[in-house]
Amino acid sequence: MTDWTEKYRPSSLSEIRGNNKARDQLKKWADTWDDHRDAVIVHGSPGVGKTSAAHALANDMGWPTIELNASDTRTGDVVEKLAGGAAQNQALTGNAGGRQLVVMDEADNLHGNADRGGSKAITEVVTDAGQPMILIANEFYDMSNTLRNNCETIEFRDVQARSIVPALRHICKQEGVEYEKAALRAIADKNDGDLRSAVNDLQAIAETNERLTEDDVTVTGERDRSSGIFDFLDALFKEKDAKSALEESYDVDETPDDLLNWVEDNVPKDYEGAELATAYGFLSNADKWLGRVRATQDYSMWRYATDNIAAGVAASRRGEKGGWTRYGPPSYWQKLGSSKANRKKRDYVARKIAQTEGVSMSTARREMMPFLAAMTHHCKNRELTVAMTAKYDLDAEHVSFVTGSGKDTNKVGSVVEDAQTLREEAAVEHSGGAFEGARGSASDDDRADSEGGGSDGTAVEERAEDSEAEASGEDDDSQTGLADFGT
Ligand SMILES: Nc1ncnc2c1ncn2[C@@H]1O[C@H](COP(=O)(O)OP(=O)(O)OP(=O)(O)O)[C@@H](O)[C@H]1O
Repeated sequence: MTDWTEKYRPSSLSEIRGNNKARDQLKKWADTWDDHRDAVIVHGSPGVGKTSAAHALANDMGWPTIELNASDTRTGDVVEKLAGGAAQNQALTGNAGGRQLVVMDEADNLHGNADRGGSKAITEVVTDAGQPMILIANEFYDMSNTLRNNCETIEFRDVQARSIVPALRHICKQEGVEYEKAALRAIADKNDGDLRSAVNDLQAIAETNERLTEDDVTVTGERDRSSGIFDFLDALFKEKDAKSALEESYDVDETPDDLLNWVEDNVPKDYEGAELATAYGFLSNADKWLGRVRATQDYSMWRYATDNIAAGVAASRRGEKGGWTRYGPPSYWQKLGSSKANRKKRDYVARKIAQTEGVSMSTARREMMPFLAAMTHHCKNRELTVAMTAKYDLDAEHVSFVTGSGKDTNKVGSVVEDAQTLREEAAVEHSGGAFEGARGSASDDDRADSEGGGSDGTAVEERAEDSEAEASGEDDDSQTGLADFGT
């Protein structure tokens, strides 16, 4: 199933909705670029069309694009890419004066990357780019003063509900989806401001309903949807035996994929040690089955996933459980997929883990990240958090992503500092060699699965046992892999 937000990404500025003024400004900026040669900052909330507008503009102008991501771009790379790209572009395409549009995503993440040249160097690159450059940001004021003062600025406003409705109507027509007008209005109201999430909602609802009604929209509302699942989690983790947990799972109105996310995210709140490890093992198996379903579209295998999720997790329980637990929606998974910025952070962390540990991205994401997240929640196990940060070379934003602590908190700041010291010490001890050697080679990337492509069942299977050992052997250094950093 193609993602409708991608399928209906505007290919020309004329298709950008609800931001006419910004759209016209952007076109004017491009048309007059030879006269002013300024970079432009395009800022606004997530899902309002900033990135789409940049690419649509490039399309309209016939300019090839170079994409850069601020959070993983080193200043040197930018310069190199620009120089290389420009030369290549001129030689190969001979397009209008070798013009190409540089699109830098997440430009509000530029600062704070001390080792990456920082905002001063970036400002220089931006002003000397010699090519039209668009910096995309959610938080305008997170960008340095100098940078802001050196660029033109265009604000993309939230897309109002009344502009969302026609966009949804257009998609319904293209997809042959029947709808009640009130249903589209309800989706638009619910997602006021954010066209991307409105399109996501539309797709989710259209997938399960022949004709969209207003009721479908309200029924899928988060609160209604969640009430059944909370009761189920409570029963699953605390009282049900395998068989009745499985039976109860049939009444939960979630797909096995979502159910897995809910269970995976909440199980560390009630389980610990060996029982948690066993539960994770079952969840890995479930993930493997879900991967097979995705690959074969054979939905009869869903039940094997559910067996593992419900019966497996219930059977992993050791000892009495009671009390009241504050379960939450799968923040991990939501957070992981909810915005492009977060997806990038997730993938950065997963890639680092994959490279360092020699596992697939899928395994890193599905098994190791939730585990690390549970262990380092709010940096509570500080030593481990520092070790993780050092080992996987994480920045504050990544640490905050994994631990759930705010990235600007002192806690995260000091973790990152200590990790830096640890890395330096390790580099000295191993004279650089051992440490570098421990990290993945480029070929590890080949094993990494692609975005959204589902999990690699085999890799998950292989790792299932390891992860069990890891979870149960917290103090077994060789298992956690964080040992070389002094945990
Ligand atoms: N103004 C818009 N006009 C038409 N489609 C839009 C608009 N805004 C968002 N969309 C839809 O949402 C998707 C995501 O938009 P886009 O990535 O451009 O948003 P963004 O503002 O760059 O968000 P982020 O800051 O999260 O990257 C697009 O592919 C498109 O389907």
